[in-house]
Amino acid sequence: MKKFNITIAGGGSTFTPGIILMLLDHLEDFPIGTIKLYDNDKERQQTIADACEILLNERAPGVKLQASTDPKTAFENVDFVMAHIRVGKYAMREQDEKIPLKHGVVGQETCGPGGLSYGMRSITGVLEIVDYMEKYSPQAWMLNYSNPAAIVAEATRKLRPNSRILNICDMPIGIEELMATNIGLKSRKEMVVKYYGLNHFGWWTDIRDKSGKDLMPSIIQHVEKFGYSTDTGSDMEQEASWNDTFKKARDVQALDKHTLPNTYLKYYFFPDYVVEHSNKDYTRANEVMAGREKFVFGECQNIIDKGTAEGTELTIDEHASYIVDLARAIAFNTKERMLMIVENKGAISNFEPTAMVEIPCLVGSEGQEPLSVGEIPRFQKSLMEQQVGVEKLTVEAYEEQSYQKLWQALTLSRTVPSASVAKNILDDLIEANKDYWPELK
Ligand SMILES: NC(=O)c1ccc[n+]([C@@H]2O[C@H](COP(=O)([O-])OP(=O)(O)OC[C@H]3O[C@@H](n4cnc5c(N)ncnc54)[C@H](O)[C@@H]3O)[C@@H](O)[C@H]2O)c1
Ligand SMILES: O=P(O)(O)OC[C@H]1O[C@H](O[C@H]2[C@H](O)[C@@H](O)[C@@H](O)O[C@@H]2CO)[C@H](O)[C@@H](O)[C@@H]1O
Ligand SMILES: [Mn+2]
Repeated sequence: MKKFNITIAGGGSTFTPGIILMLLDHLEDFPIGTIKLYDNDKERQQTIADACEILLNERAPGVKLQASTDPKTAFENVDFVMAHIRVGKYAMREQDEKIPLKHGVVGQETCGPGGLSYGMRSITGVLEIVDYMEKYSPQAWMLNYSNPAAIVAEATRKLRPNSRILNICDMPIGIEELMATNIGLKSRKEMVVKYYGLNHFGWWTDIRDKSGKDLMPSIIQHVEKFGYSTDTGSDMEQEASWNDTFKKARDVQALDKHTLPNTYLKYYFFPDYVVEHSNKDYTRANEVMAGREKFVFGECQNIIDKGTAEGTELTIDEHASYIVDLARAIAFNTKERMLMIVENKGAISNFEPTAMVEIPCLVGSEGQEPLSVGEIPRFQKSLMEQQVGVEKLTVEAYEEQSYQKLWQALTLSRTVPSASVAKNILDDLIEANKDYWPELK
């Protein structure tokens, strides 16, 4: 079988070791020749690379690892680019969360003003990676899960319309795993789902087992009592902030009793509750820096110091196996059904054709084939129209370097109470992002 070469863009990410371990776990069904790490922060990436090299030598000596900050070295002769960059790193995530909170508005990395701020930074970084891939490996596919995926996807649709880029998010996958556990299934893969929306803004409308049995009533019954919470204590659930989010899904679901919501809708339906329950001096960025970042870099340093990965607490990111499923679908034309972020083009028949929507697709060697969704109800359609407006205006603001359009985008967000609050937040965000955003006129 052909061995595939992969570039992980954002090699210094906290998710890189878990993804490498997950790739190693799938070598039989997805053989790998070389894994290349690419990052624009040499030092950060080096710690991850040195530890992963020791780990690979011990567990899969046939797989080569190369780490570089040089685009030619990193992007030539590869089949897939798996992109998970965070432009501005956690320092800027902290600003994205704390600046809106200072103005009494939701402070979140992908929703509301924080998401717009992160989007204005990510577009440049993601486009740069698409361009490197096309220059050095024009036949390759980019699997993008860099956030904010909604804005990144709209930017690549508009600014790189012919690129081989697939945008995907793991939140529906994470929620489906919880749903499956909650109704006694072994895996989300026992479920066939219908879902529509935008990224971090969608609803399940139908969930069945492989025999066609309707699973919605039992999942809804659980969500009406407990949200998506389980009592299994999964890694994510051990974190109080994620726990709150899973529980809050109960109130989010009450808005439409026939569907099941993405947890991120809480930021749009209950912004007052979210702000009340936020600590403006210690946000999710602080939790992640003190938790996941410290743990991953600490474990990598331990491996380097000991010269062995034996006994390491770094574990496979099982959950990230969707990335292998996606790469395999393209490599072997499996036509796997997956939720992808794609241009609508009539799939949702009563919705803007150029909107980037998250819907089921069949994925094969030609890329993604969206499945038809049909008409959606007024409540969801109206919410989505407003949010698509926010996302499109942000990309237009980036392209045209327009202060006015970014102010409009912020004002249109359901999370922002008025144009004057939007303006105050925008002025603070411009100051904080002066090293990253295009200059706004
Ligand atoms: N779509 C999803 O469902 C999903 C799930 C989890 C994480 N993510 C995303 O994955 C990304 C990584 O998350 P993390 O928490 O591990 O962040 P992280 O900060 O640990 O890692 C990101 C890396 O990207 C690098 N980087 C920044 N700008 C770059 C550029 N222009 N070129 C190359 N490298 C660059 C940074 O130096 C850093 O090493 C984020 O965008 C996050 O939102 C997405
Ligand atoms: O606050 P963070 O950095 O921990 O997470 C933000 C991300 O949340 C989602 O990804 C989750 C995923 O759903 C979960 O199952 C597990 O793998 O952890 C991921 C990250 O912790 C979301 O889909 C991403 O877009 C966010 O970046
Ligand atoms: Mn996501």
